[in-house]
Amino acid sequence: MSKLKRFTDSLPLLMALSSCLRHVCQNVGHPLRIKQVFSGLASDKVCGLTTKKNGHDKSWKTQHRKISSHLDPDLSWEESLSDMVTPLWRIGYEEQLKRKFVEQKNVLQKLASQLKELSKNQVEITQTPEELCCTLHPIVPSPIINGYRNKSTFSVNKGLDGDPKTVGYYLGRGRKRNIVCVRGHHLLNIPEKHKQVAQCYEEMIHQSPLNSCLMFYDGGHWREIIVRTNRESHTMAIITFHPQKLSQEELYVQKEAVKEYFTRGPGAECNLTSLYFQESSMTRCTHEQSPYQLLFGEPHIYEEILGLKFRISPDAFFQINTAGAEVLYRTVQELIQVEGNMVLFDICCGTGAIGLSVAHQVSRVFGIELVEQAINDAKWNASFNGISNCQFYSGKAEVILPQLLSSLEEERSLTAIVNPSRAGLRKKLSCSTGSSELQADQDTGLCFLQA
Ligand SMILES: C[S@@+](CC[C@H](N)C(=O)[O-])C[C@H]1O[C@@H](n2cnc3c(N)ncnc32)[C@H](O)[C@@H]1O
Repeated sequence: MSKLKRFTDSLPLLMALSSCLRHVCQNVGHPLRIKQVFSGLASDKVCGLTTKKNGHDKSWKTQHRKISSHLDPDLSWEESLSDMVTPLWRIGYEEQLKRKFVEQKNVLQKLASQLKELSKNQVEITQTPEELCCTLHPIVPSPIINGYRNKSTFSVNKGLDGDPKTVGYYLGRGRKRNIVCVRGHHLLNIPEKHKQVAQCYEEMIHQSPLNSCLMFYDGGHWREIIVRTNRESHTMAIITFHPQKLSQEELYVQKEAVKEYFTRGPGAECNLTSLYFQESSMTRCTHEQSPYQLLFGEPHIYEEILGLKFRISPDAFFQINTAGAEVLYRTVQELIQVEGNMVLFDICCGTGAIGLSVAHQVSRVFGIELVEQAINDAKWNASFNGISNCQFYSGKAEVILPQLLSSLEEERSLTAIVNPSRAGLRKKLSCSTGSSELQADQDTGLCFLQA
């Protein structure tokens, strides 16, 4: 068994352990180099739905008490929400970076010792004096600290006062069916524009005779609103609406009312560049499952990163901290060790941002992405920016990557960059081409595999 094969056998563990890596580090082990790069952000939601048990609504007071019971009683709801969404908000940024560094060091120490144990010392792990399996670079700071998010998702549910049309973030424990919706006006990472759109949406649904959708089987309609902005303050909003049993005519009336509110009514102050409406009876629907319907405005939002222009569709992923993404991609450019004929796989490529930003350094880029709208964006982005050595494929990486690899010449130098969704690549991603093999599993960071 080759050294490479033995090393890749350990990758699922490596990926699982490294799921909380949010830093820049480097493994100089040969022949497979693994590098992790990420500057992650706290989750927006701690959620789950439903307030009904045995078919009866529990009184809001009882439920309210239950939600409070597992939160710190000395904290306000707003503070509890900040702790959930931005856990390090109480300390200065310098201190935050130090803490993250220490956290990553602990993860890498654990990773090195577990890799050793798992491989029964068969895997060659180059260790640093601090018993890390790779060099840990300092955390790369984000150029923007507050209001950096370019995308926010606001949910609708019962607020602190029991108002079922509160727009904000869920607080509480979804598993125990105890949640409350808390407005996010005070959150440090959310830009003012997003807060303004959320507030207008709340006012709009208050005016509506239709109920909010608290539970999927409860008959309500108004669900979350997603707000996306670019650095020029262009703003796209996407309203998710449960159609329940409304007819096409009734749906049309609702869509017209929403459009009127945001173009000529009080919502016009948000100055939206585009407004989408998605009928959705599931937690999340792709465009293919239920199309994003453009009610007015530009179909896409555009962003510039490292001199390249990116088109972003409503369904497509884009790094939520644009200035941070620029730093991240520049770091990727620095960390990629280009070897002449290098072929780069950008696995889970979204709108193709990573692959396109390093395309000039490598011979070819293959991007693979599940979401079709994102792949269409990636193709447009390559063409608009005059980049001709990138090809993008829509589908599951688990399926497409082996096909692509088998069509390549063996002597090529292959590098894969993986930045999967938070849930990670749950199924084993495994592919082989003669002498080289790549394998990856659960991870939320960004990982290079070079073979
Ligand atoms: C965190 S985003 C990263 C996007 C891009 N690499 C970037 O950094 O801008 C993860 C992407 O993986 C995609 N994805 C999730 N599971 C996938 C799979 N099994 N195969 C291909 N793409 C997947 C998601 O749709 C999402 O666009």
